[in-house]
Amino acid sequence: MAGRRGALIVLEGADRAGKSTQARRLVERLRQRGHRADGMRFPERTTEIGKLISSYLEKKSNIEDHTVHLLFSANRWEQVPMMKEMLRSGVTLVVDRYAFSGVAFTSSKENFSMKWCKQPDEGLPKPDLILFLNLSPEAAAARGGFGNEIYETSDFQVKVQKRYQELMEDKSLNWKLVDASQTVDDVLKEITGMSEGIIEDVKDQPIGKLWTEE
Ligand SMILES: Nc1ncnc2c1ncn2[C@@H]1O[C@H](COP(=O)(O)OP(=O)(O)OP(=O)(O)O)[C@@H](O)[C@H]1O
Ligand SMILES: Cc1cn([C@H]2C[C@H](O)[C@@H](COP(=O)(O)O)O2)c(=O)[nH]c1=O
Repeated sequence: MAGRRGALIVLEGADRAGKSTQARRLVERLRQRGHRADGMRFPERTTEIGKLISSYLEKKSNIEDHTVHLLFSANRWEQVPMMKEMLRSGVTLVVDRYAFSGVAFTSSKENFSMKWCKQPDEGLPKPDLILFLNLSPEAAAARGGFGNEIYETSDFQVKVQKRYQELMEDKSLNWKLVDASQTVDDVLKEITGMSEGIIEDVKDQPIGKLWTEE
């Protein structure tokens, strides 16, 4: 019989909700508790595609809206072989943003349907757990650093939040809503419990495919 696989855990939410803080701390906590765990983030800005995306986000270059959406997706696909290898070898992956960011952000632009936005990410490894860090746009704007990158305006973040609400209606995915206005330690405690539960639940299951009929 094949060995146990790791879980794919994704953190999502609007900008400044605390995803990176929690992703880092969740990996540390899981390791302290004896799990094999590693972190990833999207966009992965170090690859050639990631550098183009980063330059766009930092407002240093202008990329056409459809094109940048497809670049974000390609930036995920280029990591898929490594993700599958790690999951199959028993490592739990904690991922800071995934395809849901792609859909929520691009579909907040004029003339982009959610259906179109999902298509390039169909078939990606399906997350076992999606932790949605829920924070109001006002509270997010009050946190450090807001306003430096292209999507960091309150008006746009309000639209993004609405798109996430629509995405969370998909009951074929395991969304968990987390109150991100709690202290860093309280959020961590809550998501560690959920993560340990899912690691146990999926250890003998195959890796699923996102947004496909299975
Ligand atoms: N629970 C919390 N309470 C108060 N401040 C927090 C909390 N979590 C994170 N912060 C602070 O909020 C800011 C944004 O945190 P972080 O970078 O983790 O968010 P993020 O969701 O990854 O943001 P982005 O998507 O914009 O990169 C940081 O200054 C961080 O220290
Ligand atoms: C994965 C992904 C991200 N985005 C947006 C969301 C954020 O505004 C930035 C990334 O910022 P971070 O500080 O590195 O989290 O990019 C997007 O529009 N599409 C995507 O697929």
